[in-house]
Amino acid sequence: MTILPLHQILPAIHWVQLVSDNARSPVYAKSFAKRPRLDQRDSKATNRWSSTTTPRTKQQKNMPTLTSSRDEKFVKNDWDKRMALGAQAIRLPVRQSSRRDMYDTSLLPKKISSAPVSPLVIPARQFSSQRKQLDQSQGLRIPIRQISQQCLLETEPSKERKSLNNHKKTTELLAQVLEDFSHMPIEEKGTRVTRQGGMLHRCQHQSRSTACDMIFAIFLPHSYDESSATTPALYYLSGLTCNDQNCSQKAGAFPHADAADLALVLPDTSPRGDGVANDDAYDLGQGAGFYINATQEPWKAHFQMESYIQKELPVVINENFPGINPALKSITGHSMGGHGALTLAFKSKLSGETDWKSVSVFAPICHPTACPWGKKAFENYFGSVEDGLAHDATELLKQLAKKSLLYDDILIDQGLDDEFLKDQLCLDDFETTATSVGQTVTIRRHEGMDHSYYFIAACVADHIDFHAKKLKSFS
Ligand SMILES: N[C@@H](CCC(=O)N[C@@H](CS)C(=O)NCC(=O)O)C(=O)O
Repeated sequence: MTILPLHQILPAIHWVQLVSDNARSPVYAKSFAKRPRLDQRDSKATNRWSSTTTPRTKQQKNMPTLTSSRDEKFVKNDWDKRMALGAQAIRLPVRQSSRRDMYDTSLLPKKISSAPVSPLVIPARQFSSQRKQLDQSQGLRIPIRQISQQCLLETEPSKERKSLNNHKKTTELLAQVLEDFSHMPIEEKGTRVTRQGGMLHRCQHQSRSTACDMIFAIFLPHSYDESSATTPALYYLSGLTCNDQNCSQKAGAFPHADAADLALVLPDTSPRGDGVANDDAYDLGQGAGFYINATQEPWKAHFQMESYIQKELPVVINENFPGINPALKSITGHSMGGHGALTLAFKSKLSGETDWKSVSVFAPICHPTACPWGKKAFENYFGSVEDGLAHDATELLKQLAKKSLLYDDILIDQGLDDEFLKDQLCLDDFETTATSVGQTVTIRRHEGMDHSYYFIAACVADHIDFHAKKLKSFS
């Protein structure tokens, strides 16, 4: 599977329109100019893909398209007019409620609901002649900015309702939110990966946390239906040297996830690109983000993987895959990704911010402040090992216990022939702490198994079942 740059994928009109939209937004214009060339990240990129040759999946069918050059002109002129009047439009996660034209605005950031002029939520995805008529009768026309499964949130100066000054304030607020929450559209190309019809999409988007383009993959089970936000998602964090493809190609997880009606989200392990700091060693820099927010030069500009996984990626997923239930997500990971899964799950409980319903791990780095991989990472990313204590699963577990926030169970698989077990993973330290603080852990130690994806493939079905059961109990 290849990833194509946006301009090779979207029909020309969308590209032209997107660029012109972005050019009008100082925020976008600035970040867009820095956008790294995507083909530097995937040497196999081709431009063979087009919307006509791609199998149309259930979730692609309803996407709005511009059907004629007349439409194009209408959209462009209309948009120009709106922008000249000072209108601002941004994309935000907006969940459709049961009635077709009602949108649940509770997902909008608080800043927006307190805006002096209430924003209009326009279902861009459901553009249709009926919809167009409805909106025209209300004196509103829909500017379609791009194909996407998103909504436009828009304000425009209104003669009778509010003063232009109020509108300006709202516009400023929207620009701020745009900076905080909005994303460039992702590009997606689906590949059928299960016999039942489960689809793998490899997506690329401009990340605000890591200030570079990020790639992730998402597996959607055949039961996925974009018209109802019901599918739970399991995030899988990979280990050192990996990207999204190690799991998708070697873990054999998709048939199991399909049978369990579970989506799998497979993020990258670090920011990447020419402008991103790196190191020759495999355990530092690109491919070794450790799922933390670095505070030290030269790392801090891009190595913000904690924010990316904890906050930004779930928003990107919800914006673009409306059939995923944003409230039902769990986390797992391997090795460095096991450290990521444990620490992000624990930190989210402690902060009350993101809610990972369950956590499991494969051969995790359990006590990074006590092992060479972790010490090296924390010295570089934070300036000292001590500063890494707040990012150490064994340490965090003690805090979790003090606040009575323990998980009901954590599933851990570990190969006993894993070359990293003794010096790097420190499973016994974690187990001892778990026992002393009362955290239930199901630890399964496997004779003869190593650190590889053979081991993951042998255990992955149980992890999927573990999470599917937990997630079901919350739905
Ligand atoms: N010896 C390995 C160390 C890195 C390693 O073992 N990475 C694990 C995660 S910590 C992995 O999953 N590697 C990729 C794979 O097996 O596909 C190397 O130099 O690449």
